[in-house]
This record gives sequence, C-alpha cells and structure tokens, in this order.
Amino acid sequence: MTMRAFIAGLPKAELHLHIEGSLEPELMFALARRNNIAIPFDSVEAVRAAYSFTRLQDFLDIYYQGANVLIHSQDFHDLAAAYFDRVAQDGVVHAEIMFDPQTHTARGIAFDTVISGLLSAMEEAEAKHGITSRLIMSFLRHLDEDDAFATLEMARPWLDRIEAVGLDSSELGHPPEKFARVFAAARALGLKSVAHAGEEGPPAYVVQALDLLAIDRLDHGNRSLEDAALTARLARTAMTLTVCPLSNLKLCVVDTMDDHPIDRMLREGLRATINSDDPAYFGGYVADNYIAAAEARGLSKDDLVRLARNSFLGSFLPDDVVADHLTRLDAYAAMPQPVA
Ligand SMILES: Nc1ncnc2[nH]cnc12
Ligand SMILES: [Zn+2]
Repeated sequence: MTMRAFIAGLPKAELHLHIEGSLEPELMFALARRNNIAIPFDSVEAVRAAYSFTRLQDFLDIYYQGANVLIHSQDFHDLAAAYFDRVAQDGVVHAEIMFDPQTHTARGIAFDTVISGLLSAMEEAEAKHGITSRLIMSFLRHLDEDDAFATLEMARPWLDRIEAVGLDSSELGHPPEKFARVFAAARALGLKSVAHAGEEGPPAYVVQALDLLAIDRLDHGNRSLEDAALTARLARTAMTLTVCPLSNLKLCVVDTMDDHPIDRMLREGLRATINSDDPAYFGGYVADNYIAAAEARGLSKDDLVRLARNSFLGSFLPDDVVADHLTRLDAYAAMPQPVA
C-alpha cells in the first residue's frame, strides 16, 4: 500500500475548514449562472489562475468575492454537499465546519438561509456517507464588536445546532482582545470557542486568545513556536492546534513545504492536527495536506496515526464517541500496510 492510500484510508476528523473556502470554481460558475450573478472571470481556468497569493489579505479579498454567488438556501446546501462528497474519499468521518455569517448577512442574505442550507447538507452527509459534523460560527475580526454581537443575536434561534464560535479574517491589527466580550457572551450561552491566532499574527495574539477568549482550540498557531514559554504552555495544556500545511504554503506563512514545522510541533509535544482550511483555494483537501506534509517532512506512519488521533482528541465530540473513533483508528493502524 502506498503512503497515499494509507492516508486516504486513515480515519480522521477535519477540524479547520471554512465552508466558503470549499467553493470550487466549477460550482462558482454554476451558481453564478443559476443566480444571474456577474463574476469577474471568463472561465474556470481564469479563476484558478487568480489564486496566487503573497499574504492572507490577498486571499481574503478573492474569497469574499467568490462567496457573492451564494444566495439561496439550496446554494449553501450544494456547497456543503460537494465538500462532504469530496472528503468521503479522504477518510474523513467527522468534520467541524466553520461558516462566516457576516459575509452573507452584509449582502442581505438572511442568517436562516445560510444555516438551514448547511444543516440540511450535514444531515444528508451523515445518511449518505456516515460523516458526522458540527458547525462553528466564525466572527469576521476586521468588523467591529457590535457586528459580532448582532451576529450572535441572529444565531439565538439556532444555538442548539451551533457547537462553537470562531474568529477569522484579517489577523494583523485585529487582536483577539477586540472580541473578549462577545466570546464571553457566547460562552455564557453554552458555546465552545476557537480562534485563528499565530497565522500571521505574533505569539502575543495566541496568548490573548488563550487568556482573554478562553479558546478550546487554536486555529493555525504556527507562530507560537517563536515563544518557548507559550509552546510549553500549549503542550502542557494539551491545546489542539488545527494546522493547515497547504494554506501555510499558499499564504506564504512558510516559504516552502520543506520549512513546514508540523514535525517540530509533534516533537515539542503539541497536539497538532492537519486540515485543509480553504481547499478550493489552496489546492488540496485534507488528505492532500497530510500527503504534502508527509512527503516534505518525512513523516512516519506513526506520525500520521498520531495526527489522526489528535484530530479526534481535539474534536468537540463526546468522550465515548472519541473512544470509538480511536478504537477504529488503532485497528486500521494495526493492519499490515507498509508505507511506500
Ligand atoms: N486562513 C484563514 N485565515 C483567516 N481567515 C480565514 N478565512 C478563511 N480562511 C482563513
Ligand atoms: Zn482558517
């Protein structure tokens, strides 16, 4: 069995996926046509050619523009259904999916339209592929605290269908402290929390996310490694890091995949996981991310199993369900399968 086949069959959870970032150019064109929306590209090839970024903001500009084709509940359903159909081939058995309501409500799309489409696709994916999933509602950090509070208010009727809040978009200049009050309010409503920190922002932003947002999981976190005390704290507290190797490469968080710190994170005792972030924009779904990291950094079979194990340990699933996933993972890992 090749390493690729081993990775594709490895049971795993995806913990860092922006559903709007799974909008493939083909579906973007189909939805643009269906909804009569003009897009500034003549072909799927032209869209893909535009996906060349030197920093996070270059990507965000094009990513928010792409989301303009999403209008109806069916569109959000089709978007999520395409993601599940694709990752069913990647060994994904559970996904914790971020969505950005403000990207849509700012365009006049109702919160209910967005979430109802996503939820119907999530139910369908469980029946069709056996993939379970949870929703994470992310606040856009370039917008202000009031806008985040207004979004939390819109989410109230849906709180039993939302697992956690998150924090994404332009990191530099928008530190976690800006959202301390809204995260406290979300926690008081029973929601868990995650935040992007240390992707482009300094280690101090990660410390703020821990101390001021009381996050349950850290999205990216790469730059934590610049601070030995912070790295030790993350290891000691078994904080899960949702690392996204192809995203890091495309957004120039690392210069080459050979420089990626995924193996260093494991060596430092961090609970690192591998995820795709925005697979339609960064050139690969979750298994592609495992493969790229494994090839560049020479990850062993044990490292790959550790990463998959971490994905279940870092999930928001109940302990007994996590234990079942780990039993199946161990059985898979124990099967004779030389990694070529
Ligand atoms: N990698 C990323 N960082 C910040 N915000 C995002 N939104 C979607 N992907 C993101
Ligand atoms: Zn992200």
